[in-house]
Amino acid sequence: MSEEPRLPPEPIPVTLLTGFLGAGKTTLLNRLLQDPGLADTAVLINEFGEIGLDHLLVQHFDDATVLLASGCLCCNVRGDLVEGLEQLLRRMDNGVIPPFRRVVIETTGLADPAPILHVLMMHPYLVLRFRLDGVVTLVDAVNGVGTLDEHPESVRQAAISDRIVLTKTDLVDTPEREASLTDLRARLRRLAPGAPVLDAAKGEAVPSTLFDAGLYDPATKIPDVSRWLADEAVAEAEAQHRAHAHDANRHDDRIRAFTVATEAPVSAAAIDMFLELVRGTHGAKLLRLKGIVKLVEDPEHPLVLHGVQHVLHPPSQLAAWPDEDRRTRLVMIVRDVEPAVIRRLFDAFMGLPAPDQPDRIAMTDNPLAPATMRR
Ligand SMILES: Nc1nc2c(ncn2[C@@H]2O[C@H](COP(=O)(O)OP(=O)(O)OP(=O)(O)O)[C@@H](O)[C@H]2O)c(=O)[nH]1
Repeated sequence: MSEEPRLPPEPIPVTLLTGFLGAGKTTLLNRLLQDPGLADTAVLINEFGEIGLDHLLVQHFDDATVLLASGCLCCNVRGDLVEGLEQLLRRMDNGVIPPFRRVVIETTGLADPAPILHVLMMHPYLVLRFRLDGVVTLVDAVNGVGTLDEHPESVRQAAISDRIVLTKTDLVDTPEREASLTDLRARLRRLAPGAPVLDAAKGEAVPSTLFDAGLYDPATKIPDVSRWLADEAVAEAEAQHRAHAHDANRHDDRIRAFTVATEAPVSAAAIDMFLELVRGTHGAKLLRLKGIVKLVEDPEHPLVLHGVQHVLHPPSQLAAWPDEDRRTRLVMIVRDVEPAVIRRLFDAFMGLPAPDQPDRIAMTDNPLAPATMRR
């Protein structure tokens, strides 16, 4: 009797819940966990400080909740997060807890989400069992403007988010607070033009709006590139940015979201070298990159790119183009980098002619180019 081949389990989506100290992460998490749709959710809570308290506030505390208590996730990230995720898998695989279909990681308010995302994108075993669904960033509607001004980490948290949730809008009850909230909304739109901004107090932050932020439309299981890339919203924000004066010392003004695109198919080598150069030169300044690429070698199966800082998710290919737009499109969020610099590089590598600019051959044949770039 032939046995059915055992398919590997579907990777479980992981959502990162971030936001500055006191933004309302635990409050929102508690509310979400009461939703019957999230009954099979496992939770990882990162506590900062010797004595963790947050977990005492999480009402749904059971074996499907793992506490990472040894410090800030972004500092002790590898050991703790990996151990926490493995613990959840062990408990599930051994039948200690029922199978869970989703994981939410609540970070401390001070965490830089990038190293956490790196684990989810790069760990050799965990990437087979988990996939990053999205980053949800909570922003306090009353204190948000001050926090963005004072704390660069809060700006980074907003910039790399897939969804932004405004909390405490119920406390916006004076003209000053209303004006501050209007300013805050405008700043968040500039920082993360592709991320919908939801109002928690109005009940907009429900599971169906917060989760399933990945490439695949959860209802149809078909990739929805325009929703995922949000390249149109980014291009619009970029045009608005150009139309206004900016202060290079303000945290938000140092962050730029922009798109590059081309109709013509690009070779795998050219896109590879372009990414290598951008990552090599701008590394940590490249906060996030998402993209879809039409390859010369295989134009019918677009390549999907997803990166956080210098770490690029192993690229995957789609079975087909999901809609009429078959251009190569990359969306990037950078800090302290002028988009024009990256755009020029992109044009050179994609063979898009520009007067007075070196082309790809000139760059890759150059003995002064980084070793990885030389042909
Ligand atoms: N009025 C109002 N208060 C809120 C709202 N969300 C959270 N709070 C309050 O804000 C305080 C901080 O909320 P938490 O949920 O503990 O915030 P947190 O982001 O988990 O905090 P840390 O773990 O310290 O970073 C608590 O007193 C909450 O009751 C909201 O939408 N409206």
